[in-house]
Amino acid sequence: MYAPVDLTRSGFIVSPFRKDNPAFMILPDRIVEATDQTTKIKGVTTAESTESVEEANRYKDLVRRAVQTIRKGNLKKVVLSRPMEVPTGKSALEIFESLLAAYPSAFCYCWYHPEVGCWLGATPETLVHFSKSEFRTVALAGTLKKEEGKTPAWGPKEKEEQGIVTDYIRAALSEMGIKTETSAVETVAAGSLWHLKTTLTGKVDSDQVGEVIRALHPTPAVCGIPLKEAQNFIRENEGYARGYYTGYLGELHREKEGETRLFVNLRCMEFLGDRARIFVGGGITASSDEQKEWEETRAKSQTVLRVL
Ligand SMILES: C=C(O[C@@H]1C=C(C(=O)O)C=C[C@H]1O)C(=O)O
Repeated sequence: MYAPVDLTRSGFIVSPFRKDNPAFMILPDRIVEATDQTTKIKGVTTAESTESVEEANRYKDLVRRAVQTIRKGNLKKVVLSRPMEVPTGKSALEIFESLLAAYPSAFCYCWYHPEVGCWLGATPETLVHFSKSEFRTVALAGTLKKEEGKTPAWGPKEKEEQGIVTDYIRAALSEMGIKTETSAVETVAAGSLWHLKTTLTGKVDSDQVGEVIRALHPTPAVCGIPLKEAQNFIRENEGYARGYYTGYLGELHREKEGETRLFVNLRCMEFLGDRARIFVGGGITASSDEQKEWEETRAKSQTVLRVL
């Protein structure tokens, strides 16, 4: 266990999924604002990765166990994930440039910490944005492969898993006495995927920022419901440590405008020099199909594989 980061400070915060990895702040020496998008798309390919039958079977077996647990007990939803190691001939900076070029509407980042390593990502998911007394958060869940010119055919499984996230966030904030307004459910594109999203907005006092962040992480978009049961299932069954994947990161109390913009750390990788360890997962409910869940993680891996 590590000492928690003081959420009233200003800087770039990186927080892990679980408290057994350190959360830390990166304090800027200088902030440079880019005024135009000069990055050129280079090195973006359609990636193919071969994964072993054993890995597919292992993951499908994990999904099957989660579905069985959900059907017979308290657990309603759990987000399962897996790491994937892939070789790369690019430097971290080259990968970062490709992420920026390929995903202009995602939050793209690259950081290095001497004791933790180097991570990169292009996440489509906001944890929470605060601006003056207003905040905005999202419930993003449910995944389909994007098909140009088509309307997504959302099924009950995706609608249910997204609804669980919305209800959870609304209830967690309401318990703190915070009222929220919830938008209609919409489809959003993220790379080659579609997700379902609702936006929740409300007002908070500036001294509640830390409390709201703590109430929101981890939401059932990356962990599950009930929270404790999902955390236990993940710890006992997932078989690896997520580290910073499904944690959150971003600017906390940006001095100029007092803004905080935090993102859920998804579609990300740990850069290991000649290879990258990428992380992919998805929400499991009582009606999950193991083959579809496996394919969903394959589809999500494309976001990052394309730039390696
Ligand atoms: C866990 C991931 O994504 C999360 C899970 C989703 C799902 O279950 O459909 C969708 C978006 C994210 O909230 C991931 O990308 O690895």
